[in-house]
Amino acid sequence: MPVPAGYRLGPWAVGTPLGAGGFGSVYTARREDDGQPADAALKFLPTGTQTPRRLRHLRELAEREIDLLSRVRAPRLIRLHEVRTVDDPSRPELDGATVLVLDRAESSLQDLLNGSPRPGRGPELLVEICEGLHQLHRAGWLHGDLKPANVLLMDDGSARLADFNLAAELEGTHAYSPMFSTPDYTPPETIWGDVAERGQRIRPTTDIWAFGVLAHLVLTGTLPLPGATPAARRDATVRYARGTEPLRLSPELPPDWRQIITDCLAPTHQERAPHDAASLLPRVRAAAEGAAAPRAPRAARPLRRALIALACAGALAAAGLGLHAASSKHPATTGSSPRSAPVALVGYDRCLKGNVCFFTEPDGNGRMCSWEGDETDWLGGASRCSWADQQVPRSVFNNGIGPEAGEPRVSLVYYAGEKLQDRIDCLPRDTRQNIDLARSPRSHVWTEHC
Ligand SMILES: Nc1ncnc2c1ncn2[C@@H]1O[C@H](COP(=O)(O)OP(=O)(O)OP(=O)(O)O)[C@@H](O)[C@H]1O
Repeated sequence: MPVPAGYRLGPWAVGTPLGAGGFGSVYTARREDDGQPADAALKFLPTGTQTPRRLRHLRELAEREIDLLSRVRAPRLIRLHEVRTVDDPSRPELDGATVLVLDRAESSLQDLLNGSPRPGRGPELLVEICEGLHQLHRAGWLHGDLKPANVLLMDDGSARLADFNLAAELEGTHAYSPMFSTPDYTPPETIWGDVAERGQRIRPTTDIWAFGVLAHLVLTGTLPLPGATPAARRDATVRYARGTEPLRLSPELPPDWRQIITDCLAPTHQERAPHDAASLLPRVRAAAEGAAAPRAPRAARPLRRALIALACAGALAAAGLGLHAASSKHPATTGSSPRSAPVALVGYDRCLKGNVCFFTEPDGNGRMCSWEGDETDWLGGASRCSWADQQVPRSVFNNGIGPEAGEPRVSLVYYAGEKLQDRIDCLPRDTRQNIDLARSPRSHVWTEHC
């Protein structure tokens, strides 16, 4: 969103660009009225210039950030001073934009990593980031998009968390975040997450996973799950979540940091849950000081892995099968401090490679149930569809893999009754279509030909 230098917004005169992300553009600004001169950063969110559908999304993202920053003030969170709306019909590209007037930072952790993959102050910064996370979680909010570009460095070098477009307020154990995520920082259960009508369900452990990825990157210059591309890294996450590949953290990590990162990257929410920001903070502080870290809280008794694998990774698994195998040698991402932007997980795109997905709304919208394998009882079988007894699917996507990945069964037959009774239809591979059914299917099977 280009804003010309010198552009006036109330008392603020826009200066030079500071950065841009998936949603907003940020500029330096100086207060030029009779009051005290001051510097700030103006974050422009284009809430006036998009199609109605995009507008609704952008407004929601802007409201999340404003809501959080107006209600939660904490030392390790960037501070919001005021919110303005551009009222300037002579500049249609800017008219209607929402502008957040924020404390101005010097740079971001991403900038620091770009210059030096392992910043000397890494451990100290991780303490401050963990403090920020603790302050946020204690206030009842989740960040939802923790990554180096969203950690700002102030002029005294200290870190503050920023960019709360995907932040969400906890409601009990969950919060609802828009359907965006930054793949390298997304835990397995969120990639494969339960999508409710109000968005993606996330929990504090979502941020804890992201903190583990970020800590590994800051301390070693590499991402913890190897792969040269985001797709290969997602493949590695899938194999790790399935339990078919161990977590191979960089051998450079000192033991206390290794344990902290291992706990943050526990493959399931249940195993990660004991390691909340409050319990991590003293351990991170001790590790940063080089002292023996306090003992980790006892891990939740691992739930039966097979069940978790089904719920969490079973459907994820196929994502990997269609993707090229990642090298298992660790430093595949050396030198990369990739600038990752959130990717919208919407519509049919939510259906992972290798799965068949049914949706409660047309065009791949609404709630989704997906399977990698056959299921002879959607309501009572090993991998159930939680909504099939109340809702009828309105669209379907056969995103199966094929012979090139060793799978001859590429078409999907689905049935009105359990145990493959009353055939409804057969879908060739790569078919995505709206469907009009009187009641929900109850079973399906993969087959070689329709
Ligand atoms: N208060 C600030 N002071 C200085 N620079 C900032 C400030 N806020 C943001 N920036 C810079 O602008 C970039 C984009 O800002 P931000 O991440 O808030 O935008 P976004 O569109 O929401 O990004 P994303 O794609 O990560 O969601 C940041 O990575 C940072 O470099």
